[in-house]
Amino acid sequence: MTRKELFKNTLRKSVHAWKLINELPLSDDESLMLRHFMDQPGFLDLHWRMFVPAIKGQGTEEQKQKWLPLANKMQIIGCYAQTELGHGSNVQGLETTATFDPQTDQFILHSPTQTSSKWWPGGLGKVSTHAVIYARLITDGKDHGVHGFIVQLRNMDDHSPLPGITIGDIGVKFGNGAYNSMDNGFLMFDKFCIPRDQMLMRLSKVTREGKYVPSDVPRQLMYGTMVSVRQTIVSNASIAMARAVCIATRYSAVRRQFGSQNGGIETQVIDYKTQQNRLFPLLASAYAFRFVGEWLKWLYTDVTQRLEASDFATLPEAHACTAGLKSMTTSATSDGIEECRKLCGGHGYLWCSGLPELFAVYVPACTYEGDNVVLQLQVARFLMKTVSQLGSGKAPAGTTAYMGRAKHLLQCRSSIRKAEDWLNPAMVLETFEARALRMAVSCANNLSKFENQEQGFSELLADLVEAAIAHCQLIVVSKFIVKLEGEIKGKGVKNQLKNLCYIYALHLIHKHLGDFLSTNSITSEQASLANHQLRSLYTQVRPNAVALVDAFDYTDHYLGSVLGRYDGNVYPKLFEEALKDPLNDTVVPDGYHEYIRPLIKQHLRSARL
Ligand SMILES: CC/C=C\C/C=C\C/C=C\C/C=C\C=C\C(=O)SCCNC(=O)CCNC(=O)[C@H](O)C(C)(C)COP(=O)(O)OP(=O)(O)OC[C@H]1O[C@@H](n2cnc3c(N)ncnc32)[C@H](O)[C@@H]1OP(=O)(O)O
Ligand SMILES: Cc1cc2nc3c(=O)[nH]c(=O)nc-3n(C[C@H](O)[C@H](O)[C@H](O)COP(=O)(O)OP(=O)(O)OC[C@H]3O[C@@H](n4cnc5c(N)ncnc54)[C@H](O)[C@@H]3O)c2cc1C
Repeated sequence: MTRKELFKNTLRKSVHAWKLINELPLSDDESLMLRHFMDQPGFLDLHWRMFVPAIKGQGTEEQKQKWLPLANKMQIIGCYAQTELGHGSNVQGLETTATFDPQTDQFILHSPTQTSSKWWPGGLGKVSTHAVIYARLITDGKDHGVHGFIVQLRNMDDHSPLPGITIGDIGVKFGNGAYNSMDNGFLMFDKFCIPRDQMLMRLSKVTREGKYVPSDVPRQLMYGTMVSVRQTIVSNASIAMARAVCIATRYSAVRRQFGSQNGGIETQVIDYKTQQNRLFPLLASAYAFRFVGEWLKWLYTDVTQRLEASDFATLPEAHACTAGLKSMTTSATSDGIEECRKLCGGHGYLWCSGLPELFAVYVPACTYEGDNVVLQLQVARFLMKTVSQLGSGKAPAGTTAYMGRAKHLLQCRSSIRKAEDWLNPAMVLETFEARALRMAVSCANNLSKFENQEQGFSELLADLVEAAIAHCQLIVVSKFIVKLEGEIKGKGVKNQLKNLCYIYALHLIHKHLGDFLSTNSITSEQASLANHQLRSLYTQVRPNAVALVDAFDYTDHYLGSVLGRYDGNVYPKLFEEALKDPLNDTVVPDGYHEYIRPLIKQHLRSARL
């Protein structure tokens, strides 16, 4: 399809999804899932995932009563317009202004520079009638920083942009992926006025007289929508990784290459240890991210309930965990989808394998909702603060509780003596805790050598990111172990998930061996024992690998992959897909007579001469 056809088709699907949601007797969860799964990526996704939550989280009761009924019935369609051409990561650097005019009791929205143009918001370019806009609030000449405003963008009768608004689509994005069905847009204001009551005023407000009343709660609650989406992105990472691994595992069981004895059947590529070494850690990651995503949803729900009671104690932990796990899981999943493509050889590069599309749609997850490095630096900031408070009498809690055992973890030596010891959850956990703590403390010690802490932080950015990743990987390993010790029913299932848990942990030790050795968390002998155990675990998982991906229960339609078909009938279907290609409509291609024939004829003529 052309871009316009793709876009219009997405509108059709989105409206169809909305019709189903309204007609079917669905639970709230089912309708939420339908919205997300039938519309990724599409404007519905962001209306429900960002525009509505922003109003819920930052609007007053009156504002919620006015705007949510319209949004819930989709009588207005909204987007989340924060990022600008010149600033995305640095929210406090946004340039759009909202200047209060006490004469008219209005805010004047303006884009003072080209870099202040809103740029990237999904749904902004062509669909949304409204937006939550983030702009610098200015009253009486004073800049109070970035605040949220609900703004109507288009005429509700003919959908034309309102006077003072220039709006459009930012153009084609990466690959030929479905993200090109999304109208990520640009928007400029030219002294565009909105009523004062359209500033989202739950956190801070402006009185009729133009007095700014700052928030009596942490200003970062304004970032709440991003935190909520980051939490969902972790579970999405598990789904995306599972899709890619399902395709690659099923195809690896179907594909045979080399290894035939005396003209017999060739070897399934899934039996090659290199294929297992690349594939099974990704299979384990799909399960690991699912379990940590379940825990993160609990953490986010818990912090949301606490915030409603003005209890901000776990807000820093929630921010660090959502930021760090979003960053870590999306990076791993993007790399994992690409690895699954390569695991499928040449056929993985075909569009009908489903992997190029999955990669094209998924990889922006490393950037949207926060660039992954920027988010890990938030985790690093949180860890440095925690380390600085060790010994202050304030015991670290939650995911940093292990830091409270710093005295032990800084000097302990791993007691791993044989390969089977790597199947001991306590030993594995202590190894990851020691590595994470020692990396964080090493950063803190190096930071303390700088007089200017900000300068020191800037100098140590790369080390700080690695320490943050180590902390996040510890969280994922620990939540996998907790999951195994808790809710898993059925001995057989539990044994298989145990194998995957240790594959996940031991592959990380192998991948980040430099960390573990340089922090003396393990010895090179213990690392060799871990590798030995890893190979043994691959052998144990191999007979159940296909069953473990079938367990994701994805339909062929959802997978969209000839290689990942449930029936394994790959080769005939590859031909079937190939013959559908328009190039095969004629045996002699368009262009033969204009270009190929003259070339050949000229060659023949010169050959005769
Ligand atoms: C279609 C695909 C289908 C499925 C996939 C699933 C979902 C798709 C969803 C989205 C994709 C489509 C749309 C995408 C939308 C977007 O991208 S929206 C825009 C996202 N933008 C960002 O994430 C910006 C990232 N930057 C920031 O968050 C901030 O600028 C910052 C980096 C955190 C810095 O902020 P600031 O300068 O204000 O703060 P600091 O000075 O660094 O820190 C001050 C203290 O505040 C604490 N803090 C910071 N942020 C938060 C927070 N969110 N919550 C709580 N606390 C916070 C920070 O820890 C400091 O605390 P202190 O150390 O104690 O002082
Ligand atoms: C598909 C897609 C959909 C999006 N949808 C929306 C939307 O609906 N609404 C919306 O508001 N936004 C949206 N965005 C914008 C997105 O949120 C931003 O692109 C994202 O926050 C990254 O910001 P940036 O583009 O400014 O990156 P930059 O910050 O410019 O990143 C560029 C490089 O600089 C590095 N960097 C930046 N700051 C630092 C630092 N302090 N220390 C070290 N390194 C640093 C980064 O790590 C990165 O390597 C979308 C983006 C994409 C790709």
